[in-house]
Formats: sequence, structure tokens, C-alpha cells
Amino acid sequence: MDVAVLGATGDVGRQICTQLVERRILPTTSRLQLVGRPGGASGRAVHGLRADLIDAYDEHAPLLDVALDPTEVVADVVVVAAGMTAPATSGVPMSRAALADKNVGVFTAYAEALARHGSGQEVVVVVSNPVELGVAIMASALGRQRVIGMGAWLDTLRFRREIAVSLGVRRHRVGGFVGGQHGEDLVPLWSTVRISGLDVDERRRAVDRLRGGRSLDGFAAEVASAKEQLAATSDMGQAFALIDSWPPDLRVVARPWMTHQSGAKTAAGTASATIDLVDTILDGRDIVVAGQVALAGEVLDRTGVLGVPVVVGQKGWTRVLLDQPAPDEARRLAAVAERIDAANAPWLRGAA
Ligand SMILES: NC(=O)c1ccc[n+]([C@@H]2O[C@H](COP(=O)([O-])OP(=O)(O)OC[C@H]3O[C@@H](n4cnc5c(N)ncnc54)[C@H](O)[C@@H]3O)[C@@H](O)[C@H]2O)c1
Repeated sequence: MDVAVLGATGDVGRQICTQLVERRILPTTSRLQLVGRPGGASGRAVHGLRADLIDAYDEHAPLLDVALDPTEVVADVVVVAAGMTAPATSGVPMSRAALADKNVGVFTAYAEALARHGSGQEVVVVVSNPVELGVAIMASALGRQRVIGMGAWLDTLRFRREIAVSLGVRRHRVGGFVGGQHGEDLVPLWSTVRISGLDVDERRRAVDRLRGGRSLDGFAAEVASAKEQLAATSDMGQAFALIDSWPPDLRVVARPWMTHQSGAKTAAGTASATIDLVDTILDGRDIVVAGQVALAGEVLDRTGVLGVPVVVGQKGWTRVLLDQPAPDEARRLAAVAERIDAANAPWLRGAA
């Protein structure tokens, strides 16, 4: 199967391409399409990236080609990593609306081109932010089940790792999902957490200990306070040590936020989670992941985009697996869904 990466020469796109090749996710008979923009720096650099990848990995690299126009994108899985990101500098916030304003044109151009020139089968993985807006635009052009935003999967892998660190076990022993909106408005779904080797009572005790008597009703205030404390800490080492002292779900929000503020960005982790999702789609077996998808009433009677656990396979996602969220999860999911809808509305009206 073939993969196309839009925004291949960006920080995230380049990591995705490199990891796809280095980790031998694609056989040598498959094609990896590196997609840039005509003219300008990325249109030139995408040819250079192709040459560099061949230089490094010729023996096991898939077929590498370059596309510079949305109409030329051809693949079974299309990864959307093109578009602007918030500045990776402390004290330079960029609102979701400002980012949406920058990236709505990118989402729309590729959605229209894929709808018109695509195979009608490609699965689209949205990495670019706001990921919920990208999913909404792509899903309305291509059909909702072929489009999945990877922010919730990245948040899920972080959640599992933070829980594993707190319990002193390896990450692969921890299951559980994060839903909601990617970033500060994520929803840690504690009711879905499973820890291999622990029975139900042991798990309940472990989860209660990790949560420390908190519920998600106070989570937004905790996140706001965490950001304030981190913004007031000029020493990066101290900031990350402070994060280490917090509970796992708060660390899931705070650590990547601080990483981005440090100037390092989160390109490697984002790419790794994207590869994981792409590999799962290519694998062909139905596997449960978390992703931002366009709902039609499957959870809390919601329509609109929301991060939830879903079954994915080669045709996209098929089912939502969140029958009974805990009451505090349901309340936060509903509130976050409202915020996503409100944030997306002006752009979706504009696109109609
Ligand atoms: N979902 C996540 O978990 C997550 C994490 C980190 C970053 N991101 C997002 O990924 C996106 C890329 O981030 P980055 O750090 O790589 O940014 P970057 O600025 O380094 O790269 C963006 C790339 O997109 C390209 N691009 C812009 N418009 C294009 C178009 N119309 N066609 C083809 N290419 C185009 C640019 O030339 C550039 O190469 C951002 O939207 C960012 O917010 C998402």
C-alpha cells in the first residue's frame, strides 16, 4: 500500500517520512509520496529530502516520489502534516482561531483535490492543527469514516506512558484512551484504563491512587493553574521537574505544552504516534485506537468532531467503542464537544 505525506519537509512531516522509511513500515514495492508546495522553499526541499532519504536508506526504502500539487496526490493513506504550527516560543501564544485561519485553506485545497481526483478509497490521517477542523473539512468532502485525526492517539500514548511511569511498569502493560479535543481540552478516559496483570479490584485501587480523589470536573482549572506555574518558572529543568510531581493525566497536557514552549517542538513524538496509526491502518486487522472523528450520534448523541476510541482498519474507522463513559467523563466530553463545534462553526459556514 502507498502513503503520501503532505507537508513532507516540515518538522513533523520530515520526521514522519524518515521514521516511515527507517522503521521499514513500507515494503520496497510500496510508494511513499513526498508532497510539498510548488515554488518557494518546500517545493525545492522536497526533492532534496527525497535524495537524502535514498542516500540514507536505499537498500530498504520504498519507491520515493515527489508531488507539488494537490491534484497529484495518490495513495492509500494520506497523512496531512502541511500547514502552520503555533510558534514554539515561550510567551508567544497562538489561538486556535488564528491557527484555523492559517490552515483552513490547506485543509480545503487537499480535501477538494482528493474528492475530485482521488481513488475514493484513501484513508486520511490528520496531524495538522486544529486537528478537529481538519477532520471536519476532510470528512465532509470524503466521507466521515475515511478520516481520522491523530491527536487523540498521541494523547492516548502519552496517557499510557504517564500511567506506566507512575506505576513503575512498561507502557505496553497499560491500556486506556484519551478523547476530547487534542491539547488542553483532552479528556482522559480513566474508565477505559486496563493494566495487564491486575484484576478489577487491584486496578480500581491503582487508578484511585493515581487520581488522588480528583474528578474531571476540576480538570480545566488544574490545567490553567499548571500553565500559570510553568509560565512563571524560567528554568526549563525545574519546569519539567515540577511536571514530574503532578498526577498522570495533568502531565499528559503539561509535558507536551512545556516541550513546545521550550522551542524543541514535539515533532519526534508526534511522528512516532502517526507512524503507529498508519501502521495499524496498513496492517489490515481491525484494532482499537483513539482518534478525532466526525460523529453521527454514536457518543452522547453528538454530531460533530470529537476524539473517541474507534476501531480502525484499511477502510478507515468503523465503530466507536465508548458505551458507558463515567459521569465526569460524559460531562467533560459534552462540554469539550460544544467548544469544538463553536470553534469549527465559522470555518465550516465559510466553506459551505
Ligand atoms: N496533531 C498533533 O499531535 C500535532 C503535533 C505537532 C504538530 N502538529 C501540527 O502539524 C502541522 C505541521 O507542524 P510543523 O511543526 O511540521 O510545521 P512546519 O512549519 O515545520 O512545517 C509545515 C510544512 O507544511 C508545508 N505546507 C504549508 N502549506 C502547504 C501546502 N498547501 N501544501 C503542501 N505543503 C504545505 C510547509 O511548506 C512546511 O513544510 C501544524 O499544523 C502543527 O500544529 C500536530
